Amino acid sequence: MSGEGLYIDARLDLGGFSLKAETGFPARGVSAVFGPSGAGKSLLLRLIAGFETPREGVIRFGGTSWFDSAEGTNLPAWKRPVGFLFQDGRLFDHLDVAGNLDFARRRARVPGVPGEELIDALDLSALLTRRVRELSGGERQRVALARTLLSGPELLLLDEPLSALDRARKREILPYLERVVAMSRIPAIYVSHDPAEVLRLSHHIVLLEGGVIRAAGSAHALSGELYRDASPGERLNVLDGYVSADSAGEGLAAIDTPAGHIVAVLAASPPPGSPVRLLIAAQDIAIALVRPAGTSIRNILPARVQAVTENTDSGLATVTLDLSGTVLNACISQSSVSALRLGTGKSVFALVKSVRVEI
Ligand SMILES: Nc1ncnc2c1ncn2[C@@H]1O[C@H](COP(=O)(O)OP(=O)(O)OP(=O)(O)O)[C@@H](O)[C@H]1O
Repeated sequence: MSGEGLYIDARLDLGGFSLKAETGFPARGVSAVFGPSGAGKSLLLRLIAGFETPREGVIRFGGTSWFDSAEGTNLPAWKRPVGFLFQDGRLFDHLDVAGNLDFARRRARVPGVPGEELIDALDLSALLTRRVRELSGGERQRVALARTLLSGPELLLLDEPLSALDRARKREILPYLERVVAMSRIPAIYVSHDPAEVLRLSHHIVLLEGGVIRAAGSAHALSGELYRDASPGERLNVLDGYVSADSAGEGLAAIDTPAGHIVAVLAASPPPGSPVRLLIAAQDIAIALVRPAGTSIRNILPARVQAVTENTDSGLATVTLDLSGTVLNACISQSSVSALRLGTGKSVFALVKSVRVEI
């Protein structure tokens, strides 16, 4: 990890707060830093960017030391090839959109993502002559993202770039963000305290709490952890798969996942082999002892009960299911657990009522 992606093992004391971070981030894709307010997420990004200096430790990227207290190395922020996207975008209000983009292009040490591609991918052509103060919040963040990428970064640091937007605007801008991050092939570290956003965007997750890294791993492995404060039914299961070569019919896609073949509604039809992420809420998985017939549910998968955890306050139970080695959590009532006599090792069918597809 330390030779390729970003590796950090650093301590920082600021006011009464102490951050102790030892973790790695892969050299590809989006990693998320997730944690409650005040956990130290922004400080972690600021350490990586060089806006804060650790008391001691090392920060290495692609095998190059950015900070090493033992060696006395401390690369200044402006020399680190980092693109930082802030919550408020921080555009120049006195320039129009084109002026903001030109500024970044001129200051780039190495050419960033080609401007025309970015303008296309972020739908900016109609905005180029607009003044920054005439833009909506979502438009500002699209311009800010383009500006960050034009500056030629090797690592993107995104500090809750969507937090100022309402849910509808977020939903609108997320696909842009996904598209340009994938297009640029620049690894990104994304700070958020929204579990759905994290599961949608990232493959690697770092959980930060009280200035300490509590866990790090794949989105699949940590999805349950992101929902510790949510009701059991709201928790999302993550399944990564590929669009299958089999046709599933009009408006539907067949997706091969490690848990089995899943059919989902998909407006766009990506070519076979395209990676997709499926998000399935625990309350959208029902359980049957025999394979039901004559049902509208398309996804009925054989499974084995791995564990049953009852939540006495809510009357609900989480049933952990093993589907060919992949774990999915279903949330059903405790009375159903009793009626079906569900227990560890029992063979059942998982009835997946609804699947959200993220491409
Ligand atoms: N410059 C500073 N001086 C003193 N304390 C600071 C400073 N910056 C941050 N802190 C403290 O460090 C802690 C972590 O702050 P940080 O901004 O990293 O949290 P966060 O996880 O990003 O939270 P949020 O999700 O609310 O943005 C907080 O208690 C904060 O008050």
